[in-house]
Amino acid sequence: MTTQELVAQIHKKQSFLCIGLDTDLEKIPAFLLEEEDPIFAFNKAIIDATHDLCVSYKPNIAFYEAYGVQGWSALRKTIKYLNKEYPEIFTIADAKRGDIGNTSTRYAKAFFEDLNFDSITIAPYMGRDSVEPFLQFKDKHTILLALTSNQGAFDFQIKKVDGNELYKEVLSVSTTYEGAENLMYVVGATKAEYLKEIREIVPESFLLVPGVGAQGGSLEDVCKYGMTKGVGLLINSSRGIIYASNQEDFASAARINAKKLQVSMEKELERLN
Ligand SMILES: O=c1ccn([C@@H]2O[C@H](COP(=O)(O)O)[C@@H](O)[C@H]2O)c(=O)[nH]1
Repeated sequence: MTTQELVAQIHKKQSFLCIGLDTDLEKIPAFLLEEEDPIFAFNKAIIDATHDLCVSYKPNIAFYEAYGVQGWSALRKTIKYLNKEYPEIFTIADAKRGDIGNTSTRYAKAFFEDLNFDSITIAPYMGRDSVEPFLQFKDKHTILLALTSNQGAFDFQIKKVDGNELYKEVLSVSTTYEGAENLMYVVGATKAEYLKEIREIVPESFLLVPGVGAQGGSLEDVCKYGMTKGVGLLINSSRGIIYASNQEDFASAARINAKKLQVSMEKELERLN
């Protein structure tokens, strides 16, 4: 999917919501455990109930790998279902990969070609040759961890290197990578106050912003400092939506929470007019 197609979907749906599919067998409704594939059954119900309120889904790969072959099979079914039934949806593999070049190429093939995700999250720590293999795929997007939502972000990411915070180095150096037009960045909603400076380095880039909902980040603050004329934001909520209820009404409860975020996003988008 091209960035232009993503932006068109955002305006059409009046939403820049990304729903995280962090599907945990210990949290989904107990009655679903009787299904042949409970993970896929849960994902399908959530997707069918919310697809018109969001522009993106983000399965976090850890939640699938944790269940071995069965988990990977559920992931494959989920992405195939999204691509077939809702091809307008921007899909994100939250995999946080990155390795020496030839290994990164294999990761890129796994997620972009075999699974056909539109994008993948990548850790920048190993540098240029670990990221550039992902950037060579046409209309696929590489979402580099810049300033993450967790407390541990303060261990390294804001430390100064050559007088500049490490996350700023990640942002500015990565813009020189071959294929940099395919880059997006992760910035945590809990770090909204950093967005003004981030926008000085990457004024137009799309940011994937997790941390609204369960982690307490503010949608309004993120929009105030991070929104661009081209929107430039995908705001993720996982637990706050998918675990709104663990009863029979889990999908409609998820819809209610997704709708609340979509309505707030519609208001934010009005400011662009
Ligand atoms: O900085 C980051 C990067 C990734 N994540 C991931 O996003 C979701 C957030 O889930 P919530 O339930 O909405 O808190 C989850 O998959 C994280 O691994 C992040 O939170 N922060």
